[in-house]
Amino acid sequence: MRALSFYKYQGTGNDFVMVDNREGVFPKDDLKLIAQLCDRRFGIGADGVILIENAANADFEMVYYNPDGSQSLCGNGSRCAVMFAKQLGIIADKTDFLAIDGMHKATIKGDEVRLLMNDVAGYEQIGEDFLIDTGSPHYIRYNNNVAELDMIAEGQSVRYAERFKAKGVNVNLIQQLGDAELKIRTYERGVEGETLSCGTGCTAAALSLGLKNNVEEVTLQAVGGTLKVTFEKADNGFKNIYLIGPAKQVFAGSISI
Ligand SMILES: N[C@H](CCC[C@H](N)C(=O)O)C(=O)O
Repeated sequence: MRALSFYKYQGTGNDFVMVDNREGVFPKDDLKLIAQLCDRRFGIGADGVILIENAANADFEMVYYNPDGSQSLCGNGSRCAVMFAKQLGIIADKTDFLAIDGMHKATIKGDEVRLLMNDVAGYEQIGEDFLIDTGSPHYIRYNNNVAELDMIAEGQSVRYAERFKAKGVNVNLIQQLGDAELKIRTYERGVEGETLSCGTGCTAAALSLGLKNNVEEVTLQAVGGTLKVTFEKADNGFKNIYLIGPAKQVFAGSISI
């Protein structure tokens, strides 16, 4: 057994175990360990694990794992990784870092991180619903009262449908609160449950509202807090997409692994 130092961060209630892995000692192929670290009773408890690693042509690389060990882009996790990199002294208040979907820029102002997402080229409309990939795939469904819905049942009905069951999909229930404001609940693949917020999901939801009307700045009320997304329409999709919101350290610790 050895002691693993970690930091716990959260971005609007989407929470992560953060590890400084610049020495490359974390056992990345140990998916049982990742599941255990995320377990809210037998481990630390989190929606994912994030490693900060050295990168040849970037300030750092963030490596994200869902609790089931699968990997994808994590928007809130990226924002927390940026704040963690500042805490480690790797960056000051701006950065160019590498994630699974390529390079990202981000800036820090107080406890707020402004993350440049990659451009979104295209989307699919399925009846009244939308399928938009913002670095992770998101199914968007509008509803008049998302608070009363059974998120697990609604989420699993889509996530395990024939089309999505192999690779999974994140499922977002959206309620329009105003011309440029949405309420959002998210069932996340790889967590296989509802999270209090999903950054790539909020981004996809904001873009779907941009498709429905002419806004280019959307406020999203997630269960765990408020995020803002700004964007510009492009020929076949969207560009200059920013995910903006708080990222905070909750505690630091050490766990025997
Ligand atoms: N569960 C997602 C990745 C994390 C997304 C979410 N935590 C975010 O903030 O974007 C997936 O496998 O597609």
